[in-house]
Amino acid sequence: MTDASYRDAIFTTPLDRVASFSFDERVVACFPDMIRRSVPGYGQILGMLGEIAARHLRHGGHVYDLGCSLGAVGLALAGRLAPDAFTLTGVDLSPAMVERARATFSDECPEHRIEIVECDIRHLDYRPASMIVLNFTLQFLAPGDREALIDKLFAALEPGGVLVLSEKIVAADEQENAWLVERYHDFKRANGYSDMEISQKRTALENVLVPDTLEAHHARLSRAGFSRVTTWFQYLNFASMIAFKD
Ligand SMILES: Nc1ncnc2c1ncn2[C@@H]1O[C@H](C[S@+](CC[C@H]([NH3+])C(=O)[O-])CC(=O)[O-])[C@@H](O)[C@H]1O
Ligand SMILES: O=C(O)C(=O)Cc1ccccc1
Repeated sequence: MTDASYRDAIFTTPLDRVASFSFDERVVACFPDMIRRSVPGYGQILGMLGEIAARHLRHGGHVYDLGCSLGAVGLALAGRLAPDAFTLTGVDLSPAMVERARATFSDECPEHRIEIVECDIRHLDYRPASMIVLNFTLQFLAPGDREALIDKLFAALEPGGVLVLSEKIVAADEQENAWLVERYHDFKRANGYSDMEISQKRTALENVLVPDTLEAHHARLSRAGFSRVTTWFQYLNFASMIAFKD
C-alpha cells in the first residue's frame, strides 16, 4: 500500500521549542493531507499542469519535476497524457519522499516512463527538457541560490520549452501583505487547523520557506532569458507562473 496518508497533526501539541520544518518521515506520512489543507489552489494547479503539458510539451519530450515530493505532478501528467507522450524525471532531496514516490509510480502508472532521483536540484546535471516544473520548491532554496538554479534551468530548456513555477509569495506593500497573510490563516482555520498549529508551523518555517515577491520572480526569470512570463494563477499569497523560452 503506497497511498496510506494520515491527517496532519504535527503541530497540534504545544512545544517548548519549535524545531525548523523538515521533510522527514513524520511529514511524509501526512504530506498529502498537509499540502491539500495548507496550499490554496493546490489541486487546481495540478489539474492545470496536465493541461499546460498537453499544450506545450513537445510529443515525447522530457519533463523535470523538481522537488517532486510524493510525485503529484508526475501523476497529474500521467493521468492526462499517454505513456509515449513524455518521459519524466522527478527529483527530491528527501529519502523518505523518494522512496514513497517510486513505489507510487510503479504501482499506479507502470507504463509511463517516470524515474525518481534522490538529489539536490542545485547539483543535478540537467539534460535537455521540454518542460520543467518547480511546484512550491524554489521557496525552500536559500535566496542566494535561486538565480543560479533558474539560469541552469533556462539553459536546459529546449527552444519552445516552458518553466512552471508555483510559489508562496510575499507582497511588497506591508498592508497588502498583512491582509493576504491574515486571510491565509483564515483559509487554514477553515481547513481545520487551530491557532496553535498555525502559529507553530509559522515559527517552524521561519528561515526555511523564504518567499519572494511576484515582481522578484518575474525579474529573475526575465534576467535568465525567458522571453515571456505570465502569472496564470493566484489565490491569496500563493501563485503560479509560466515562463516561455523562445
Ligand atoms: N535542494 C533541494 N533539492 C531537491 N529537493 C528539494 C530541495 N529543497 C527542498 N526540496 C524538496 O522540495 C519539496 C517541497 S514540497 C513540493 C510539493 C510537490 N512539488 C507537489 O506538487 O506535491 C512543497 C511544500 O511542502 O510546500 C520537498 O519534498 C523537499 O524535500
Ligand atoms: O503551511 C504553510 O504555512 C505553508 O506555507 C505551506 C506549506 C505546505 C507544506 C509544507 C510546508 C509549507
